[in-house]
Amino acid sequence: MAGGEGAGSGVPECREHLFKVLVIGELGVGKTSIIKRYVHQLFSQHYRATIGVDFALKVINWDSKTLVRLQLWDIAGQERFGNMTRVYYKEAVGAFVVFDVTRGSTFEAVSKWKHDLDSKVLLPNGSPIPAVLLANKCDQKKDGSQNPSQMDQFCREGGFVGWFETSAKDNINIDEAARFLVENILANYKTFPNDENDVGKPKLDLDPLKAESKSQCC
Ligand SMILES: Nc1nc2c(ncn2[C@@H]2O[C@H](COP(=O)(O)OP(=O)(O)OP(=O)(O)O)[C@@H](O)[C@H]2O)c(=O)[nH]1
Ligand SMILES: [Mg+2]
Repeated sequence: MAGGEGAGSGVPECREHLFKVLVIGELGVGKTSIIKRYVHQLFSQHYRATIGVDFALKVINWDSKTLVRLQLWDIAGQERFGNMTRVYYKEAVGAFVVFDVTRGSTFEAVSKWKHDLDSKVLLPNGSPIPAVLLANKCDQKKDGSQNPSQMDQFCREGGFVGWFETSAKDNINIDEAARFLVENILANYKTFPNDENDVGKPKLDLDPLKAESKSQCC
């Protein structure tokens, strides 16, 4: 599967990854809107709460030899107290934890979501899956942006690999945040290059997604 020329064929080998990524956070913070913006370049002011879980797939031509399929799991905010998160989180290799910059209570809940995540899913080596914090609806923030040093410290202490101010409405930083998360996931992938611990091959059997990781990319 490694890059380079295929044995004797003269055809460059491509690498294809399927990564399951969770999008979690309180009700109404903009999880569905972020995914819709990222995958479909759409935004709607209308709020319709997600029930249970929803799915979306984003295909990224990472580089000339690498195709990344991001399977985005949009977990309803109301699931925080539900028992289903254990099932939903299974075999995820990365996460976005989202809060709404205009509602302080959603930031306060971030740590609970992160603890819930870390208690239910881990990488093959037992460390937490990379999680990126998203301060969403930054287009609405009236009294300036997040304090960067405070946010950096919060991320260090809370075990986040990084944070971004985002707006699904104005399409701010969503591609950048996704790219950053994928970089972190790929870094873990390099740590587990053998098949047994290959985080790039989640053993998913999802209907209706039925996403597969086949080697026929680019
Ligand atoms: N101004 C602004 N509004 C946003 C943004 N993102 C989402 N919204 C609005 O916030 C509301 C909730 O957005 P959703 O994406 O449905 O929130 P959610 O996190 O999926 O909510 P649940 O499914 O209930 O957990 C909707 O009215 C969106 O239009 C943003 O970046 N800026
Ligand atoms: Mg939703």
